[in-house]
Amino acid sequence: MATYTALTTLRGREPAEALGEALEELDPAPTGVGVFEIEDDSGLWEVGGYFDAPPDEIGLALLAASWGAADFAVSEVPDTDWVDKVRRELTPVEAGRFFVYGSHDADKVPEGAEPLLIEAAMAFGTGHHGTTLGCLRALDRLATAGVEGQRVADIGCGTAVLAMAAARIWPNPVLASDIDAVAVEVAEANVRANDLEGRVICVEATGFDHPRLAEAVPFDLVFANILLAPLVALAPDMGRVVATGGRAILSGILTRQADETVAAYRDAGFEVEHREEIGDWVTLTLRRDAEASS
Ligand SMILES: C[S@@+](CC[C@H](N)C(=O)[O-])C[C@H]1O[C@@H](n2cnc3c(N)ncnc32)[C@H](O)[C@@H]1O
Repeated sequence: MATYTALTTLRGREPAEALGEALEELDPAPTGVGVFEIEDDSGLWEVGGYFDAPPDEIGLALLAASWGAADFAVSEVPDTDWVDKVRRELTPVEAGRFFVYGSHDADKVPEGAEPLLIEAAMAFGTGHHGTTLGCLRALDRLATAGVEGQRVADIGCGTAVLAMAAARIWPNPVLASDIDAVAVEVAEANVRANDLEGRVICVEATGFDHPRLAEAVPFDLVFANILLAPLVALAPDMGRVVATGGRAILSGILTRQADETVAAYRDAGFEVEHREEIGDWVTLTLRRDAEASS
């Protein structure tokens, strides 16, 4: 089925939003409306609609005239498989020894790299975001330092990229959990695609609240690339489940939030071993050397 777009520009946010609302009243109605500021200090806004059928061009012209907007430019968007397009445009990511790639780049895996096949899907974790990249590099750094055979949990696993990376280098099964059922499905599909069945076990859970995680305590290494609030909420549990001498690799933290995170984890017995900033994001490797203070 073809898609049509109708786009115009006009000055000022309020008229732009009013025109967007008026677009919704057209027959046929748009399937979606967008209102965006044009970032060139011109004060112009772009207003547009997507349509499943040719839009009513007379109605569009009348709307444009009554809001003092330029005439709408209508065009037909060629049929595109958007999921396939996004997949093909996703370039591979190198993070230390790990090479994260989509199946369209299978021929590019460098010799000696640890391959992680991740298709773009409805879960976070293709390796492109600074937080995932930071966690992969932190894991690579530990392995390079000679850390071996860790018992690992990945809390907020998304695609399971971090859990699979750990399973590529250490022999123990890795537990991966996510609060989101769709992410768990995507994670399980990735585990199969990477031939890691039985090596990465995915469960739907909030934090450590799952029998599979509870019975596996203590962990030598826990990944948690989630945001500041859930990370801080998780700190007391981390102090309980991470073995003395074990580590937590935390990300999803903006650099200005690092101090608050470190303070919460210090109370749970952790000290900072390493930190890396990538863009606005910081990844912390924390080591638990003490019993929690409370
Ligand atoms: C930023 S993504 C990280 C995905 C992947 N681990 C990575 O590093 O790319 C965060 C994931 O954590 C999940 N999440 C958020 N809060 C959580 C919690 N309290 N317990 C478990 N999962 C959580 C989200 O559903 C999301 O899939």
